[in-house]
Amino acid sequence: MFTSEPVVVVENTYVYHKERIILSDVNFNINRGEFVFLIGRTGSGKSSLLKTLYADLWLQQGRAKVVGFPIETLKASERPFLRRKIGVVFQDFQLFMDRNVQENLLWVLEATGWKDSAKMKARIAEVLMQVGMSASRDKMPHQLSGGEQQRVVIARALLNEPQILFADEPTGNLDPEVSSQIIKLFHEINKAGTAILMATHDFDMIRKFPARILKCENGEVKEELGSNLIVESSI
Ligand SMILES: Nc1ncnc2c1ncn2[C@@H]1O[C@H](COP(=O)(O)OP(=O)(O)OP(=O)(O)O)[C@@H](O)[C@H]1O
Repeated sequence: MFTSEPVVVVENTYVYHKERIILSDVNFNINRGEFVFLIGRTGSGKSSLLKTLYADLWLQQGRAKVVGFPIETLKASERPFLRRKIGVVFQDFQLFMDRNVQENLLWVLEATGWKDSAKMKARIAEVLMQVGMSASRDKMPHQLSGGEQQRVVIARALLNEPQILFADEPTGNLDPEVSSQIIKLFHEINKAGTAILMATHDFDMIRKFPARILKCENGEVKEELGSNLIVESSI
């Protein structure tokens, strides 16, 4: 069924670590197919906000709806259903180092309820093709460069056709040229219809691939105008 409901709705949300408030009264929506950068100084709360949205940090106050799931009332037992509709990509690649690429991806499919082995292999082939890694299906992670490992992680995040990808500094460990290729890949994924919320410090990337920007600053999240960025490179 077609619906124009945003993929993320955040209303009067407070982001906490235990009793400590990290971000106050956060309000924003992300529409289907939108690309949004999340910027802010180290410690400003970017990761904490993302974690709250993918239900890794408890949403104690306020409301957030992510791909239709109300996060403030989501039970631990319901988390897997949310996680099947979203993808998460971190800075450190977090692949199983003792399994090859296909086995890494199979693990996710099995954990998310896929049963048919032929369908699983076909889906893995599709996502590896999408990220340009078809030839590496049988390689071990240590045989891949950092950029290639990150492509596999992105492929893994795409397996269940998420409506949104949450990416936390996905180019943080990569050199500038490889970072550019990875951001390009995120843009291709976005053009194919997946919304993206990406925390980054990488202002070169933001200049090269302009998009909407949310900024964490002084315990708040605000919309940022791209033209203000030039003076912000010290972040
Ligand atoms: N597990 C935790 N327990 C308690 N406090 C935490 C925890 N993780 C982060 N914090 C605190 O929350 C605040 C926000 O941290 P967060 O990691 O969200 O910021 P960030 O903007 O993502 O920073 P960076 O750019 O360095 O990744 C910081 O003051 C940090 O010390």
